Order: sequence, then C-alpha cells, then structure tokens
Amino acid sequence: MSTPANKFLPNPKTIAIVGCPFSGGQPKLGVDKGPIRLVEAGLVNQLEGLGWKVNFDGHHQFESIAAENDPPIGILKNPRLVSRVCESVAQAVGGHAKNGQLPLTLGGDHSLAMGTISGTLDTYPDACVVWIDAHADINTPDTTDSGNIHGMPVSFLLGIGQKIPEFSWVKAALRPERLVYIGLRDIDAGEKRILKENKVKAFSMHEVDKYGIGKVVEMALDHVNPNRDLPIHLSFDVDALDPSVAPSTGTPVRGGLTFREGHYICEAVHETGLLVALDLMEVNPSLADAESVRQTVAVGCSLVRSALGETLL
Ligand SMILES: NC(=[NH2+])NCCC[C@H](N)C(=O)O
Ligand SMILES: [Mn+2]
Ligand SMILES: [Mn+2]
Repeated sequence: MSTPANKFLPNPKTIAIVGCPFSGGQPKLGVDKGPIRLVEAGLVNQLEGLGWKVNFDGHHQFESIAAENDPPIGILKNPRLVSRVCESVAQAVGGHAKNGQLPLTLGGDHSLAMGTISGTLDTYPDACVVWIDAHADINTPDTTDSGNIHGMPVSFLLGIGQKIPEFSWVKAALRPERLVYIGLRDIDAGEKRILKENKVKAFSMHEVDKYGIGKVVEMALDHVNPNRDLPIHLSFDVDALDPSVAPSTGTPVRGGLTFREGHYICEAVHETGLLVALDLMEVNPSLADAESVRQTVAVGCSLVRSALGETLL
C-alpha cells in the first residue's frame, strides 16, 4: 500500500521514531514503559506496512540527564530534569524535521510535548498544533495545583505565566490562534481563565456530543488552518479516549472519545496531507490488568497508524 501525498515531506517518506521513556512530568511510575510496549507491539512493522520508511535506533536514554539535585521550584516537581529532557527531545524532533522526516514521539508523559512542539516550530514556524486530550495541560507555575509539569507544557509553549530561568531555552513560539483542542473535559479553574483570556479555541466533549466528531474536526481545522496550507503537529494524549477504550493511563477521565471518534480525528488529519509531527503520550502499561494494558497499547498503535495513512477501505 502506498501513502497519499504529504505536502511537506520528500520521498521516500520517512518516519523517525523518538521513543521517550520518561515519567518525570507526573508522579506515577510506569508511563516511561509506554514507548517500549508500543514498539514491542510491532509498531515499526505496521508503519512500514503502510509504505513508510521507518528510522528507529532505540529509545532515548535520559539517565545521563538525571539532575543531580532537583528540588521543587515553587511547587513544580522535577523541574530541571523535565526541562533538560524536553530540551533534548526538542533537538531530536527538530533535527529529524529539518532532515525532512516525520518525527513520531512516543511518550512518556505529556510534559514531553514542550520538547516536541518546540522542535516542530523550530523547523516549521507556521505550524499549528492540534491537541487531543481530556486535559488542557495549560497550567502555569502560578495556577498549577499539582505541580506536575505534564499539566503545564502548553503555557510554556505560549509564553504565558511566570518565567522560570531553568526553562529559558523554551521559545514562546506558539501563537494562541495556531492551537486547538479536542476532547477536553477536566479543566482546572485557572486553566479555564487562561483559555478565555488567550482566546484559545477548544472543543470539549460537549461540542463533540453536540456537533459530532466530523463537524468538530472540520471546525477545528478551519480555525487553525483555514486555507489548509500550514504544517500540522498532532499531539495525542491517550486519555482523550474514554477509559473504557484506553484504561491504562495515569489520569483517566470518564466521558471521553469513543474508539471511532479518536481514530476519525487521526484519519482526518492524515487526509489533509499536512501532518509533519505526531505525539502519542501517556500510555502507562503499569496501571491496569494485563488485558487492559494490551488493549491500550493496541489502541495507541492503531491511532498512530490512522494518523499515518491507514484507512478502513
Ligand atoms: N497530561 C496529562 N494527563 N495532564 C493531566 C493534568 C491534570 C491537572 N490539570 C494538573 O495540572 O495536574
Ligand atoms: Mn490528559
Ligand atoms: Mn495531556
């Protein structure tokens, strides 16, 4: 099978897998095993089967980055570690993108998107971000209740909130009008205010129920990519799916996307021919029974395949 045209990638179309066994942006062990399980499930072969050339030379090793002494900054946990890991992920993703490859980042927790999206914007400054999640991950150092940085990457990318010198490498390169959310249903009070103040477009599960997923994706793309000519970075947190579909994740929230709604989003993004980078985050193989883990890993692989060209017919 050959994949349809992509407006930004040269032939042979190549995926660079950036495996990120990292859990420092949140407190639950096991999310660092997500990328290992996704690759073990056969993801590389599956993508080759869709006609891609796939570069994967092992998962990133972040051990050497481990911060010697990493006390909280305010209530932010593991701040130096998260910052350094994300900086190295930004370099990896940016490097692959500059080489004309499509970086596929496997998380790991969603703090990593601070790195992936920085890398994308470094190469494609006009790129828009489609963020699929139960959560907005837009807390600032002042608004976070948890101190978990996986709840904060978007605020760093937008350059809002208190500046922390340890994160000074993050350019505020994302413009609010280039960001859209789908799937939200668990937003902190401070985040609601931030979304309003910055006029960030968000389609919660309420809008998915009201309009249906087809219309929601069309409206989302109309907002961030009205002429369908800008590169797209798709950042998919598996907890956007309903916990009955993807149970093995650290912060499940009921009332989520169905299996088909999640896949439809990926298929529709693929159809644009504009996808330049993809994240699949927050698969945690330690948080459920073996069958739930298998189900979540399988759904993760199939979301990735849909975004990269698998079709039903
Ligand atoms: N990437 C995620 N799963 N994020 C969950 C964030 C939850 C909460 N809003 C927080 O700031 O801690
Ligand atoms: Mn989430
Ligand atoms: Mn998230």
